[in-house]
Amino acid sequence: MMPFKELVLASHNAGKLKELQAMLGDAVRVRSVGEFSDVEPEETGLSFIENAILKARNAARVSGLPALADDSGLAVDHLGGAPGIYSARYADGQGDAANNAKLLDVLKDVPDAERGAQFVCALALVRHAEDPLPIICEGLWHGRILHAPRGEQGFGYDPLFWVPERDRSSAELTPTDKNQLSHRARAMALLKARLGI
Ligand SMILES: O=c1nc[nH]c2c1ncn2[C@H]1C[C@H](O)[C@@H](COP(=O)(O)OP(=O)(O)OP(=O)(O)O)O1
Ligand SMILES: [Mg+2]
Repeated sequence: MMPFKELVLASHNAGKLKELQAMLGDAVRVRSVGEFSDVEPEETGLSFIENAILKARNAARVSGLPALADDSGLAVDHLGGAPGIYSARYADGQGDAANNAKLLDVLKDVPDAERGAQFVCALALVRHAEDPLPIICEGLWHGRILHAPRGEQGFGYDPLFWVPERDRSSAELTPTDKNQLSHRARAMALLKARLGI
């Protein structure tokens, strides 16, 4: 049973918000933290989990509502898991296009066999800002980094992420398909099971 009627999504990323909303469906009334504050908390954690908790607590504090945060990123095998928790800041805050250009450049001489990568998602749900027992769910999505961008859907690193089970890039998947396969979808399935929704 859903323990509350309303939930704030602790993300300022439009792409993520859309996906999370679609996955939650009408199980709960969803607000976005942007309705309450434009200030993004600094992501000072050393793990996806710590950053997700920190963002969830911040959103619960500014909204007075239970909050769900997503901290996610791309971990590239050849780079020892980088950019990882620093994925959004990979090109020093210049945005998705610059992040993607930097990744392609760093991997330009790396052969296909060594281009394995996974998207990682940690979801954190807190009932209130000081919740001593956040619910944490994780999801991974294995793929490979392309040599050039493909596709227009999605956001972030999607155009560079090859999805072997579909023979397409993540940015070539329909939103419905991505929302059934992705790291975020896997974490959300666990969260829904945990909440009984
Ligand atoms: O499905 C995805 N498809 C493509 N790229 C993705 C995906 N999921 C995460 N990513 C990338 C985007 C960003 O470079 C980083 C997340 O960084 P992250 O700090 O969690 O999110 P964010 O700063 O964009 O928004 P916010 O912190 O307000 O939720 O990983
Ligand atoms: Mg962020």
